[in-house]
Amino acid sequence: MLIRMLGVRRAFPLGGRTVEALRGVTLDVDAGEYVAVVGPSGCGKSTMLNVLGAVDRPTSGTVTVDGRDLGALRDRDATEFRLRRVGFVFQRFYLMPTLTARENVELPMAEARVARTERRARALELLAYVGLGERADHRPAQLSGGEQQRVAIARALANRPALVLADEPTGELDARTGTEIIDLFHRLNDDGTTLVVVTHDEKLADAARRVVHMRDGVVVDDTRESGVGTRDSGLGTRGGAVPESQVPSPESR
Ligand SMILES: Nc1ncnc2c1ncn2[C@@H]1O[C@H](COP(=O)(O)OP(=O)(O)OP(=O)(O)O)[C@@H](O)[C@H]1O
Repeated sequence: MLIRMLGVRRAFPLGGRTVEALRGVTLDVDAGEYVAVVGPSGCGKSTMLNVLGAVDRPTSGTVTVDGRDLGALRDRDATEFRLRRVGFVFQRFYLMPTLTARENVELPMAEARVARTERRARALELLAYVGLGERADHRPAQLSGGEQQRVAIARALANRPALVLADEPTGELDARTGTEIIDLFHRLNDDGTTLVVVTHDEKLADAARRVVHMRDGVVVDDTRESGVGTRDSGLGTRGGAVPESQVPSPESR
């Protein structure tokens, strides 16, 4: 089990009252799964993603990801967890405008103290993997929205996360470009990456192998694609981003 959420609540103080964004979420996700989280605006999807990525902590309940009890992590360990164990993809790509695509992909590896030659090689291979091998030296302003999102996805994979979390990854893109990102996520999952994707995009949700519906801070429906059992087998143990044959391991600390 890669993710285990048990009775997770998250309340925010707002003025004199409290907003309950999560009101008792219980959810298990295995390594290798591809989960879409859908539901009306304000139902708690982004809050759930933030809790899974150790960006936010539950008010009560437990969240275990990749063997760590996230509510109990010290701040320094939460930072390490975010850097090494999860990859984030956002609606707005948040690339550094002054850096090239390759340098953007290298950033999390530099932060994780991966040696320069190693991180350069891995960044180039990841860019090739997302179809941007020719664009490594381009800056974000020279790339289309879909290309920028692919750079952001390559960056999310840099430190071989156990889990990729995406919040409305097609929200800024037109339908055709959105489809390219949907196809890329599918390939990532085929290659062993566990994905949890929050989206209003029906096409993206349809492409996932499991759809979790939320409403008012709880999970109200959880549907798996039929035949997912066979597809899941064999993916669970890798927990890596892309096949080992394609991308070499970064030098460890
Ligand atoms: N930091 C915060 N302070 C106060 N209230 C918050 C905070 N973060 C979220 N909320 C509230 O918690 C509820 C759930 O918000 P959340 O962003 O998780 O919903 P969502 O399902 O992701 O919505 P959307 O689809 O519009 O992005 C909302 O009522 C929101 O206003």
